[in-house]
Amino acid sequence: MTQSMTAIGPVMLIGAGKMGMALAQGWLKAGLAPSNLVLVDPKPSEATLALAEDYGLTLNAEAVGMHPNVLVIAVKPQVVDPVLEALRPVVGPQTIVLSIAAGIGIAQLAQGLGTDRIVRTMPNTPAQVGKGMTGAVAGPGVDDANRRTADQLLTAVGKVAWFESEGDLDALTAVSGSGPAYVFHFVEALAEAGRRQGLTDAIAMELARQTVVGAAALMEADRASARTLRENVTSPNGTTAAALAVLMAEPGLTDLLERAVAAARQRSEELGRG
Ligand SMILES: NC(=O)C1=CN([C@@H]2O[C@H](COP(=O)(O)OP(=O)(O)OC[C@H]3O[C@@H](n4cnc5c(N)ncnc54)[C@H](O)[C@@H]3O)[C@@H](O)[C@H]2O)C=CC1
Ligand SMILES: O=C(O)[C@@H]1CCC=N1
Repeated sequence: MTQSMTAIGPVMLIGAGKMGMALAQGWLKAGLAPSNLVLVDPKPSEATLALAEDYGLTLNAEAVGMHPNVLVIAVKPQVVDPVLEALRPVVGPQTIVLSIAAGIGIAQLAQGLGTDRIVRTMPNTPAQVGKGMTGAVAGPGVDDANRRTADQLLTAVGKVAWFESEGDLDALTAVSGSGPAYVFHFVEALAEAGRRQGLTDAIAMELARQTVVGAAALMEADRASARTLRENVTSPNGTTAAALAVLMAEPGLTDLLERAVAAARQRSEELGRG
């Protein structure tokens, strides 16, 4: 992994916020040379300043005139247009653009930056620890070598699924892009349920948190289906069966998630319309 990351060359990250930082940290852990990573953010957080300090990264260098091999667009969708306009001079003939902005289509990115070499992606925050799930669609100007470079960066921080259609990316955004938040909310809800059974705040949160950490690790170690893993916990007529009868009664968790995911997809499509 280390060798292939060094071959990528200069990467310029525009927007070192929560997701930009997750990627930057993931890439550095995966072996991207700190000298090959430039961060651009007008309002760097404490965490961004600390990362730049720890690794000796270039932060807010005069961007114009630099032609990075990879230009990563990681600002909020609402500010993408002026950012693209300002970045036009930064794009060189070899520059591959990798955007993570939710809902922003390849055509809009290409028009703003004046290049067709665009890869639209949707990662998620577990990328920070190398366990990301990213969806990607390559624009018309992306050749095989560009695609391999994008794939290298994305696989350095987790799994990658390539799609032909940008519509699939809106669906993926709603499932895995936003998905970690659903899981964290599940932990909050399970802890609250524990508190309502009389457990202290600290213990309830510890139990809920470690249950999700443990279940995720088990799912990773054991390739059995989620259904089989669920059934392994569920003794006939036991406690789990009693709880699942509540969660799976219609309308149950599946229906709730269907509505949540549909709302997220709709929002992703709206963000693309500006
Ligand atoms: N947070 C997440 O889980 C995920 C976010 N995304 C996408 O990543 C993008 C960033 O989202 P977050 O990191 O959550 O937001 P954020 O608000 O944490 O980060 C955005 C960063 O952009 C910076 N910024 C604003 N104007 C800028 C400019 N002109 N030049 C450079 N930097 C500028 C801000 O100072 C901020 O640090 C969004 O487009 C979002 O759709 C994609 C996948 C997952
Ligand atoms: O909430 C958002 O819009 C971004 C995209 C996926 C996760 N966070």
